[in-house]
Amino acid sequence: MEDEEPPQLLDVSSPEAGPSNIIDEYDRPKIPLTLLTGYLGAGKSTLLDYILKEEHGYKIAVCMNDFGDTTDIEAKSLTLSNPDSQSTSTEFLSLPNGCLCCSFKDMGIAAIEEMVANAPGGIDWVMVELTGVADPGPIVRSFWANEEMGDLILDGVVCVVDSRNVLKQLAEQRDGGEINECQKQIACSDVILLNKLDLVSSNQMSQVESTIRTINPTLRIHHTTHSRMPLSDLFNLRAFSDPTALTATSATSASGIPTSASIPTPDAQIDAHRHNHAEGEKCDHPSHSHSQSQSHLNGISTVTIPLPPLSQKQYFALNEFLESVLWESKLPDKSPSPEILRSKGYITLEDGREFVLQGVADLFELKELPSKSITSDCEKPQENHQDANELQGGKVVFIGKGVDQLLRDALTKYVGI
Ligand SMILES: Nc1nc2c(ncn2[C@@H]2O[C@H](COP(=O)(O)OP(=O)(O)OP(=O)(O)O)[C@@H](O)[C@H]2O)c(=O)[nH]1
Repeated sequence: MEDEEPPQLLDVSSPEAGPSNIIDEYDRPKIPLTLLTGYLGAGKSTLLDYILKEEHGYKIAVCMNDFGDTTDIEAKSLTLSNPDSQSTSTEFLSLPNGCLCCSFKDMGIAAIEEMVANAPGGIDWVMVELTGVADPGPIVRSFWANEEMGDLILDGVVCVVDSRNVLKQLAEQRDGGEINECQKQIACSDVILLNKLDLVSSNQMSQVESTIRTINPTLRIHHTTHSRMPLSDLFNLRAFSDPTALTATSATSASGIPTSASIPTPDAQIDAHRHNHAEGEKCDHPSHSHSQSQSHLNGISTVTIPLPPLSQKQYFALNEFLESVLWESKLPDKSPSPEILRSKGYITLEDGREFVLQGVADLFELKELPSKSITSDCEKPQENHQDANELQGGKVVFIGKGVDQLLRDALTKYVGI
């Protein structure tokens, strides 16, 4: 203890501030990684270009990754490079703000780790851009599953959408009624940029936003033009370890001004669906556009299940329920379960313990939080404290195909709440 030096206060504008912040945030010397997804032409490269040119104090490695797709991404990646350089895809490029970028075709996780380890001067952050047609689910899953072994830690999944075209893209049909890539990208993400704000009216934007929230009510939303947003909202998401990510409902405009007041919270949305009226009775309540969206979206939907503090026995039952639904694709009564793309949850126990549920497809984790972590974590930004205060009791959110009341009923029955 005596050997320990007091922490140094760093000027956040100094280039040294980045790495220290990251280690503080994660309490271990791992390098955070952001996965960047979004449909073709949405503005992903525009975002990377902005990140690479902006002053932020992080040395960033950018990987343009096609993970098996044959799309030629190299030419595009060069738009991010130093304009004086004719470097080819596997070279590091030093940019004026200290960023490094590179492009590998079919780069696996091991290759990214090797690149990070060998980067001259070290790397503070890795951003991996996925191709526009990629389903991010399996990739998110592999990075997350690799976390215990490797040097990288998945910070979160950021999705950019083209607000002008996203409704059309979401409605695209796939053989056999499969969920399309655009839907999967939105379902799997933690932060979304509703980009190309300059090309849509405010009415169109509201429609886009409510549809997106129908698919994934846990998203943090930003309205952007040319993918410009406060970069601090892109880093340190801790989406796979922070329970407050679950209640994130705030949104910012391109100017960075929060607009959450105008946006229904996920619970408010779900509650809106619960209001009763006789069968067949006509109702103009906006919540009923949900059922229309569902059919447009091939049945992709979401359900939020509030949870009271659980007994130990109920907690085990919840674990068994998740194993059955996520591993075996069956409800506990052995009837088929809906296909679940993403699950998140915050669970409290009667004895005061708290757990976070994270799930991507069949992979899930219930992680116990250090006691009092929510109220005593001074490192978190102010808005997260606010979110934490809103966490009264637990909840589980499932996003997937055909996720509905049946799943909610099955869970509450099996867990006994
Ligand atoms: N009007 C307008 N154009 C934009 C905006 N953001 C990006 N663009 C343009 O949209 C086009 C596509 O942007 P990119 O950043 O290449 O999109 P991407 O997601 O990387 O595209 P893919 O590589 O095909 O997946 C480019 O011409 C951008 O300049 C915006 O907010 N408004």
